[in-house]
Parts: sequence; C-alpha cells; structure tokens
Amino acid sequence: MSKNVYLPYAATSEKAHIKSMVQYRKMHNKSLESTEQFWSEIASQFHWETPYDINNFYSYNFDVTKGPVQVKWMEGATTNVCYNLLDKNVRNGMGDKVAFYWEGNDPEDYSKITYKKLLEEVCRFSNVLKSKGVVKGDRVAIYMPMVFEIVIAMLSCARIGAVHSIVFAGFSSDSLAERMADCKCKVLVTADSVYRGDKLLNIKSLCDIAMDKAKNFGHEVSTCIVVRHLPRLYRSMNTSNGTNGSNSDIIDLHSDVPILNITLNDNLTFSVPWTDGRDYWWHDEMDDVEPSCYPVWVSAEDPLFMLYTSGSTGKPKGVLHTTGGYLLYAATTFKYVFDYHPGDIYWCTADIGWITGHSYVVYGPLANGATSVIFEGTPFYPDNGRYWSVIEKYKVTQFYTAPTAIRALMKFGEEPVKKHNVDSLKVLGSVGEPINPEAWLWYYQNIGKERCSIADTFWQTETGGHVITPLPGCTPMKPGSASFPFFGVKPILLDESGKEIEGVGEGYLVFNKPWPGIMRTLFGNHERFQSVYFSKFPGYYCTGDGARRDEDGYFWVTGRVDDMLNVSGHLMSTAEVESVLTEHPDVSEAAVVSRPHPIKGECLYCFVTPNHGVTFTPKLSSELVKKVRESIGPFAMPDVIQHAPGLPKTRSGKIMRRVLRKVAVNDREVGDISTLADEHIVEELFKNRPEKS
Ligand SMILES: CC(=O)SCCNC(=O)CCNC(=O)[C@H](O)C(C)(C)COP(=O)(O)OP(=O)(O)OC[C@H]1O[C@@H](n2cnc3c(N)ncnc32)[C@H](O)[C@@H]1OP(=O)(O)O
Repeated sequence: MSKNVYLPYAATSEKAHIKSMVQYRKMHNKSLESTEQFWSEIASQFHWETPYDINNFYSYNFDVTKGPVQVKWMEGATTNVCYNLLDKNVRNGMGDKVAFYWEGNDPEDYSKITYKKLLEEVCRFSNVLKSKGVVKGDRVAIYMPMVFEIVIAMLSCARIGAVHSIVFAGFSSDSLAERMADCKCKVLVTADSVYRGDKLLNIKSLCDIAMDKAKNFGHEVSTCIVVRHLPRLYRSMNTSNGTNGSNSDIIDLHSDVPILNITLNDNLTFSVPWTDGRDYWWHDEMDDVEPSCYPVWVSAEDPLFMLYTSGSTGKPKGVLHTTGGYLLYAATTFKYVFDYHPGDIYWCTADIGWITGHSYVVYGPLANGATSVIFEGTPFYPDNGRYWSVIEKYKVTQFYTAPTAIRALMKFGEEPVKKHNVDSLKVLGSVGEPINPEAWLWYYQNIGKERCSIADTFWQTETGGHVITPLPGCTPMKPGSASFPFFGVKPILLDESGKEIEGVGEGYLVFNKPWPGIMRTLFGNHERFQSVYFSKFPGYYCTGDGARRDEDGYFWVTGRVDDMLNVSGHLMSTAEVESVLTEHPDVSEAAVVSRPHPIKGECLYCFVTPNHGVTFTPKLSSELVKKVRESIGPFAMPDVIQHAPGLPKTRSGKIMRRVLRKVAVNDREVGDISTLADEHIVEELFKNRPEKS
C-alpha cells in the first residue's frame, strides 16, 4: 500500500457493520456473483404487497445495438415506498421516535417531528392531493425551502403513486417554468417565502412568474398549494427586516396581480401574490381532510420521482427513478456508507432539491428508521460556526456535506470550530465533487479529530445512490480518492477506443451492469436517455466522468469529460449558459469554460463576442451576469465576462476550448494552435483579459 493512507479508527471498526476489507470484499463479490441472493436478502426486510419472484429478480440491456436499453428490478412485485418508510416503522414500535429535527435559518427556530406524526401529516396531505384530482402517475412539482412540508409533500406523492418533481429553490423562475412545462405537473407545492441568512426570498412571487411562463410553454398548472412559513418564524415576528418588501428578493410583479397581505405582527405585513381558484393555503387544506389514507400499491418499476439535471446540450434532463430498486439502494447505501446504527443522529446539509437530499435526507434515512436533522439555513448565519453549533446542539454522529462548504469554512480557521463540542461525530461524508486533499485533511483533523472516517462519496443524480465510496471503519482512506465500489457496482475504465483498461490507468468511468438504484429513463425521452448515456460505448452506462485506478486499486474520479462543470457542487453545462448569453440582443457569440476556484471548485469564465458595431461595455457585462442569474439561478452567476473580438475556431468552425481554458487561467502554454483558422485571436484574447481576473 502506498503512502498517505489513513487507517480507520479502531474503535469505529469494532462496532462497524463492515469491519475490514476482507469482509467488504466478500460481500462485494457476493453482490456481483449472486446478485439475486444479495439483494433479495435486503428486499425481504421490506413490505411487498405482491411478492417478488426470485427467478425473475432483475433484467437489463445496456447494449443499444441489441435493442432498447432497459433496466428492471423485481418487476411484477408491488409495494409502496411511503408505507415502508413510515407505516412499517410505526408498526415496529418506532411511532414516538423523532424522524427529523428541524433547525431553522434563525437559531431561535427549531422543531421536531416523530414517525407517527409524520405519517399522520403525510396521510392528510395525500388526501389533499387526491382532493385536487391527483392520481397515480400524475406529476407534482415541488419548489420549497428546507421545511418539514417538503418531506411531507414528497412522501404523500409516493403514498398515492404520484411522481414528485422537485426543483431546487435556488433555481430561477425560468428554470422552474421549463421544468414544470416539461413534466406537465398538475400541482405545484411551494411556500410563501424563506430567509436564507439575512436575505428574504419571496418564493411564491417567483412561482407566480414561473406559472405564467409555463403557460407560454403550453402548460397550465391548475393548483398551487402554499405553505405559510413566514409568520411562524421568530425573525419575522421580532424584526422589521424583510417585510413589506424591504431588504428582500422581491420580484417585480405586474400591477394587476392580486396580492394577499399576511399580518406578521402589530406593525408588519407581508405581501403574497394570490390567484383565487388556483392558490390554496396548505394549512386550510389540511384542516379539512382525514388523518388516514390507504397507500396505493404500485409496481416495483412504477416511477417514484423525477429530478432534472443539466444536459450538455442545454435542455435539462428529467432523470426518472422507480420504486423498488431505488428503495433498496437508498436504504442499503445509507446503512453502510454512513455506518448507521440505531440511536445515531444523522445530518446531511444538502438541499432536498438535489439528489443528495432525496436519497440521503429523506429516503435512505427514513428507510432505516433513522433520526436526522433538516437544516434550513446556511453555514455562515448567524456566524461562521453555525454548522458546528448544530452538530453540538443535536449531538450529530454522522455529518454529510460538500467540499465547497468545507473550503468556505476553512477560510475562517479553527476558532469557530473550537467554540463547539463536535466530539459526538463518528463519520464524516463528502458529496458533490471529489474533495481536494487539503480540504480532506482539514475536515479529518479539525472536525473529525482524526477519529472519524471520511466517506468521500462518488455518485450522480443518475446513479440514485453512492457508487464508489469508502466505508467507515473499513476502508483505509486516501485523501481525494473515492476508493472502492459499493455493493452491486463494478466500475470499468475504458480508453478512447472503448477498450477496457486493466490495472493501473485512467479513462472513461463506465458500468456494464446495473445496480437496483440506477435511473430507468429520461422522462418522456427514452431516445435521449439511450443516446446520452449508452451510445458512446454500446454495452456500457457512460457516467461522463473520467477516473484513474492506482496501484492499490483505488479509484480517483478526475472530473467531467464532457462540457459540464461543477460550481459549488451544482452541476451545469457550458451550453446552457452559452445559450442564455447569446439570447442577449447585443451578443453574437459566446463560449463558456470552467476555471478553478478556491472555494467553489470551479467557476464560470465567459467569452463574449458582441454584435458588429456594438461596443463591449461594463454595462453589457453586468447585464449578462444578471441575465444568467435570472435565467438559470443565482448559484450559476458567472465570475468573469470577457470581451472576445473573436473565438479560437478551427477551420471547420469548432471552438478550441482548451485554448480558452488557458486564457482563463492566464497560462500561455497553449500548445499546438496550427489548426486554428486565425491564430492571432489567441494573443488578442490574452490582451483582453480583465485586469483583476
Ligand atoms: C450529487 C448531488 O446531489 S450534488 C449535491 C451536493 N451539492 C450541494 O450540497 C451543494 C453544496 N453547496 C452549498 O451548499 C452552498 O454552495 C454553500 C452553502 C457552500 C454556499 O452557499 P452560498 O454562500 O449561498 O453560495 P452559493 O454559490 O451556493 O449561492 C449563490 C447564490 O445562490 C443562492 N442560493 C443558494 N442556495 C439557495 C437555496 N437553497 N435557495 C435559494 N437560493 C439559494 C444564494 O442565496 C446566492 O444568491 P446571491 O448571489 O443572491 O447571494
């Protein structure tokens, strides 16, 4: 074994589910060689209304040349995910156990909900959805902050067989509109507004704009259910900040939009745009319905949810996950990757709007009867020690966050950490991008006190759950390596010609066999599903990421091999940003590349060619930044807009992006540029670099 290896803490290993690499290898081999047996033993721990057939446990085709790509697990069996997460745990005596602690943006706001109460609320909301005409297979869009109601809405969909489509509340109204129109949701569930740090985000206003825009795309949302969140917050009741539109992210509404004023306290009101006959308050609807709702038994291969992810050609892709396989995979990865034991308090900081939040805030933890923390705020409010204070407050044992958050917190040194007792921690997780060794070490030493295992998890919206990850108490860790495959997963590296690379080497990261939680299709577009993921190398699912295998067999994910980039753990495509930039009437062409960023990991560096006769001005630059924020979302804000009198194109018209990446980092070693139509443009671009960038 090479140097720089960190062995798991002995006391953790002793109690871990997987105590050694020998045990891991044995189980991993079984998962690949006796797949049916391995997963059916896990499936038997869940309720199946119609049992699965062990002789027809799973089937698949990954080879486009042999017919349509398909993946099926336990086809013919029926179950209900919500029943397995809630009713089953309540029946097993866990009714009074806390399912979630809720920690608001303001430390004065906190709450908790038991399994029994969660079940009751889910049943009520299932009845509300039914009363609005939602039936099995219908899509329900959810655009919400991190509050209990987002979980309740998701599980209510699962209970009645509806398909939830959550849109991260950091996305713009354009993005929400596009996603709602694509999935043709019947209902949108949202909240009036939410504080993020100091800032008040007027979510309902944004939803109104999005519903209007969706109409332009040909889809009308018939019902919008709104959680009244603001009036229950400490901050709203005790300060004047953010109300009546002051200091808030208020969206300009047309003057004819009806407004509802909510009284917060004696002096303050908050305005919410309201359309009678379409908009309903959550609490009003919940008052009128029964607290019980019989679950709809659905097929193991019926859809559970869809979740949009960026596509490298611009239009987002509605990744579809189904019922049975996803349940098994979310439950099993959660148990082993976080080494979850009863009594633990688990906290994943990711927003539920991302796949991490689906699998590891909601489905995985509840399937294991776990107690978790849901956090509404940011790591920096009211101070930079907020994460550590939450860990101390709830005595968190497993903490799962993103490298970008770690890097942002490293900036403040150890002092904010030292003010809190984080000794309850046993396992640390990392998600969103490969963690850089410097951040890994800081996390390991200052947060984990050299006692905690770090699970540096590699996976994607498409994979449904972790696919390559260390296991706590088991895997000797190498900072920056996701290490070894999870059970049921066999990573393969391919060279450009599609040949499998054995032993040490680097190539395309692909898989030739499904695990239960892999996506099944792209909503409404199986053709695109096949062409995006299965056409480059027939017979393999192509992740779009590259990876290296070292001499000890560890996998190191090296990043995207396509035109995608990862900004603060949010995946986006250069094409979607370029298409927004070129929509500006003064822009003729745009090319976007990623540039390394010390905190965000990567940031957007945009080259823009104005139309003939248009001068590139700071005003144009700020208009473009604003346009990207408004079209995609604030997290996609470009760091640099550079004037490009021309773009470096080959004679066939292809933009040489590697040259642009060099310009972005001011590295003059541009390599061979002899195939460019006009080599002089490269020098022009270096000259035009904005001074401070
Ligand atoms: C496989 C997967 O699922 S990947 C999922 C894993 N990825 C993650 O968990 C993401 C990790 N990143 C983060 O949590 C954040 O970037 C943090 C906490 C580290 C930093 O947060 P911020 O300081 O707000 O910076 P960030 O770059 O994310 O946000 C930029 C803008 O988006 C807005 N934004 C971010 N999150 C949200 C949200 N949940 N709701 C509304 N707006 C949001 C911010 O308010 C900010 O707006 P501003 O420019 O007007 O101030």
